[in-house]
Amino acid sequence: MTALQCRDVTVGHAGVPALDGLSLTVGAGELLAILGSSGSGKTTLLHTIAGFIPPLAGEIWLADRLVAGGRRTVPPEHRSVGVVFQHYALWPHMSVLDTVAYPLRRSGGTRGQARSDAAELLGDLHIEHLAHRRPSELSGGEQQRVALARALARHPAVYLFDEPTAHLDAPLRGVVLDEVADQRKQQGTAALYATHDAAEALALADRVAVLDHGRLVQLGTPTEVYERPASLAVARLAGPASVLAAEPGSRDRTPRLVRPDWVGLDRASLGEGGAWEARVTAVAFHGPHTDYRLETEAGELLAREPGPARFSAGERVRWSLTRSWPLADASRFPEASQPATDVPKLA
Ligand SMILES: Nc1ncnc2c1ncn2[C@@H]1O[C@H](COP(=O)(O)OP(=O)(O)OP(=O)(O)O)[C@@H](O)[C@H]1O
Repeated sequence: MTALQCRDVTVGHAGVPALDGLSLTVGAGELLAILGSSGSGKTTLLHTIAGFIPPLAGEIWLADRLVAGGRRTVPPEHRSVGVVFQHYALWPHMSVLDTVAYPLRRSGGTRGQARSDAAELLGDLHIEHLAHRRPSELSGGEQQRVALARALARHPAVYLFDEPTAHLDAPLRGVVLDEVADQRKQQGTAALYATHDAAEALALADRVAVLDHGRLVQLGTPTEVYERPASLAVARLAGPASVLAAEPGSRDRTPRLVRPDWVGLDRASLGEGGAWEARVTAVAFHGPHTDYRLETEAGELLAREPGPARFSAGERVRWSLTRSWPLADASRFPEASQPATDVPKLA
């Protein structure tokens, strides 16, 4: 059973294409993450599915109902979608409790029941204390959680989330992500979840659709997208990436993607372990793990180990690879050998 289908959807903003012949399907109960950098078309896609933007071409189906395409355009309020967008669009005159109770009442609940269910949802999202405030009295993150509660209260056929954790700090992010996961488990509702945060997409999604300049460039499970990206651009979007000119010791000259967790490190002084030598050029301790920048003969490499730092900058280490992945298109980008990382270079 299919919850949502986009068939060859093309959308333009003032004549400039923002989505280009995009096709994808979301199964019943599936969470599909839309991963893409800023401007890749994530919001445009969600707005088109919600009915705020008409497609120039193509069709959108919600379950077995055509909602956009041909001559048909079903208005947003008649599409069974629950939206949580970056701009939360809360009703300024309504209290938080009434905002969340409203969709519950519209779906047939009594006033008392709707308010009590709404209060429970607010509790789940840790905002019960805000029940009687209006949107103008809330922070950005609080407004975002109210918008999420309102969408969850609608019990729609499909959720559309556009970076719903963008204004939240790490612990609140966890609360919101847990709530999204719980609600979906209970209701079995399909969801599209747009984000530029690879970690979030990989952790939450059943499958990940990667957008680049309005085109779908890869669709796969989180593991496929992380371990076997279709291009250098996808490799970089899906997580920390180093690109070696070639795998050391191999005749194959295809550039290789190396994720930091694919690198094993040993002390050079022990003269054993890893196959090749490198120099540590920078170290960044992140709490649960430590990242190292390495200068190797095949290029710069990022390595990650659990726990505190075992090596210091300047030290020589031996390293080995548990795996690597060929990235043929990386040879066209000389800058690919610079790992995208938050481990600062030393002067
Ligand atoms: N109202 C608009 N008018 C003109 N161009 C627009 C409009 N909205 C978006 N665009 C353009 O369409 C493209 C896709 O934008 P979109 O907002 O869908 O990207 P996004 O992936 O959601 O980005 P972000 O992560 O920054 O929100 C961009 O090039 C953007 O500049």
